Order: sequence, then structure tokens, then C-alpha cells
Amino acid sequence: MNESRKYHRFSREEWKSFYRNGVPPLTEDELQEIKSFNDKISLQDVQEIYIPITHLIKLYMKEYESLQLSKGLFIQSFQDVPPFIIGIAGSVAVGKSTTARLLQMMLSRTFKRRNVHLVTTDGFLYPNHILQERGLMNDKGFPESYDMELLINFLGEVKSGKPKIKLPIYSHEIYDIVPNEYQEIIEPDILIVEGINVLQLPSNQQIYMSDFFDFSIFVDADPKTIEKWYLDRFEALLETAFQNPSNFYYPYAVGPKDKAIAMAKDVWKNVNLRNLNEFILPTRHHADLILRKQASHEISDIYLTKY
Ligand SMILES: Nc1ncnc2c1ncn2[C@@H]1O[C@H](COP(=O)(O)OP(=O)(O)O)[C@@H](O)[C@H]1O
Ligand SMILES: CC(C)(COP(=O)(O)O)[C@@H](O)C(=O)NCCC(=O)O
Repeated sequence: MNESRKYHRFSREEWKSFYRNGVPPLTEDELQEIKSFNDKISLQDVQEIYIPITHLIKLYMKEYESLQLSKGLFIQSFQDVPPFIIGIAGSVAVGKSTTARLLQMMLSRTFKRRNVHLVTTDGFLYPNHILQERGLMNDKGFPESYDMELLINFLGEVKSGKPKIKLPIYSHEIYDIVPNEYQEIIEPDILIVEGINVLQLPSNQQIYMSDFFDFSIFVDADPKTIEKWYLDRFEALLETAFQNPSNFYYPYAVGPKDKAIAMAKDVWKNVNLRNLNEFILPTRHHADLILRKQASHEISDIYLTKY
């Protein structure tokens, strides 16, 4: 990656030495909690990579809160500090939701009295019937498949301090937005927003999602490696979630396996890889932090923006 003008680049060996003191090692319960949402996660990554990241976010939050308070003094009007918003971007299957859940856990344990919420942008995909009307069913995940106005309004409501906000839910089970069901975000202090599009500027909008972010992370890996993770996850789901007759992919779970894998390869190549190359990778250099993963999922390099 030729981004050294904008980024400091660190090996994991360097990164892990940045912040070791003062943060207690994870307790047995916390380790179990991590294992319960992804038992393949490397606990060494948690200690060596995520503890320093949590500390770095703490520094960004301190500066953010101090600036907000100073601005309040300047305009002679006391304002509550708006929630701190973190964006997590990257390809489909690169590990965004795993990273996001891990960070949610780490931040909740660091800021015990603060509400740390997590949302994924798939809730803002248009429902299938609208995508069908617009001929976009094969473009799920591309910029035009999201209701960006709803997403920007949602972020605006979070920043304005609205105590209770509802947002739609996307189900991978039915491959659609769930009608009449909502996720509720109640009094967030920290909000993590995870999605492939979080650092994008759709052409018909004036506001970037990233205008609302106080810190952003791009999870990065070689596209060939991400394809493997995508196919591995698909194969694992064929044996589990897809076996449910109500699942969108059920016909593939009960049909010949080679046909199912061929379909997944096709979706990777014609949808997710195309999206990665055309719309996701070009946003990488907007992130504050880039985590580069290797085939084992281990984070090998960390890029931190210089300014
Ligand atoms: N740190 C990790 N260690 C082991 N497996 C991981 C790790 N991060 C992600 N994975 C696996 O890689 C696949 C994609 O990860 P996921 O978080 O679902 O990606 P995304 O949210 O970007 O689509 C999943 O099968 C997940 O279990
Ligand atoms: C729902 C997604 C667009 C990801 O959305 P995100 O949460 O990153 O906004 C993606 O997982 C997806 O379903 N892509 C369509 C092609 C596929 O089935 O992989």
C-alpha cells in the first residue's frame, strides 16, 4: 500500500509495545464472552492489537469531549457532549462485524458507565421489493442499494442527542429487511457503525457519513484471502443456518454442494469483489486506522493516520 504520506505504518511487534501498562489483562469471563461470539478469534490479537486500539480511541474521545466543552464556552451555551461515533469499513467477509463486536466489548469494559451501541448499515438497505422495482437485486451492497437519506438522518439524530432511536433490521435469513421490526438505540454514549459503505460519498448526497465519525477503521486484507473467508463462511452456513427451510439459501443447502459453491463463487466475483474494487477500496485512505489482516486472520500491520 502506498499510503505512507498519510499514514504511520507499524508492525504488530511495534504496535503491541505502545500501550501495555495500566490496562488489566482480560478476565476469564471476558475471554469466554469473546469466544462465545467467535471461537476462532486469536486472544493474542485481543491483547496485542485491541488493547492499544482501545487506548487510542480513549485519547480521541478525550480530545473530542474537551473540544466540545470549549466550543460550548465559546458560544456561551452549555451543550451536552454528543455521542462519539466510530465507523468500521471494509469488504464483505473481511471481518468487520467481528472487529466491531470485539471493540464494543473492549469499550464497554473500559467505559463502564457508558452505553456502547453497535449498528450495521445493512439495516439501511432498501427492502427487496424496492430493489426489484429498481433493477438492483444483483447490486445489494452497492451505493445505490442503500437508503442514504435514512442513514444520514439516523446519524444526525444520534448526534443531536435524541434519547431513543429506531432503525430497520436486515435479516440474512430472509435476505431482506424484516417488516415492522426495529432495533432500538437508547441513550448512546458511543456508537459503532459497521458496514461496507461507511466511508463512501454517494453521488446524490451533500453529506458524507464520515462527517459524523469521530474515529474510523478500515479492515483490510488481500482480496484473494477475503474470497476464501467468504467461501468458508458460506460453506459453514450451508451446514447450519441454510438448513432452515425458511432460509433464503435453503434450496442450495439441500441441492448438490458443488452447485452451491459455484453460485457463491459467482456472487463473490460479480457482486462482492466488484463492489470491493469499485467502491470500497477507494475509501480506504479516508480511515484513521487501517488494520491489515493475513490469511490466519492475524493482524500483521497497522496504519495510523499522521494528521
Ligand atoms: N479475528 C478473526 N479470527 C478468526 N476468524 C475471523 C476473525 N474475523 C473474522 N473471522 C471469520 O471471517 C468470516 C468473516 O467475518 P465477519 O466478521 O462475518 O465479516 P464481515 O462482517 O466483514 O462480513 C467469518 O466466518 C468470521 O468468523
Ligand atoms: C448485506 C451486505 C450488503 C453487507 O451489508 P453491510 O452490513 O456491510 O452494509 C452483504 O452481506 C450482502 O448480502 N451482499 C450481497 C451479496 C451476497 O449475498 O454476498
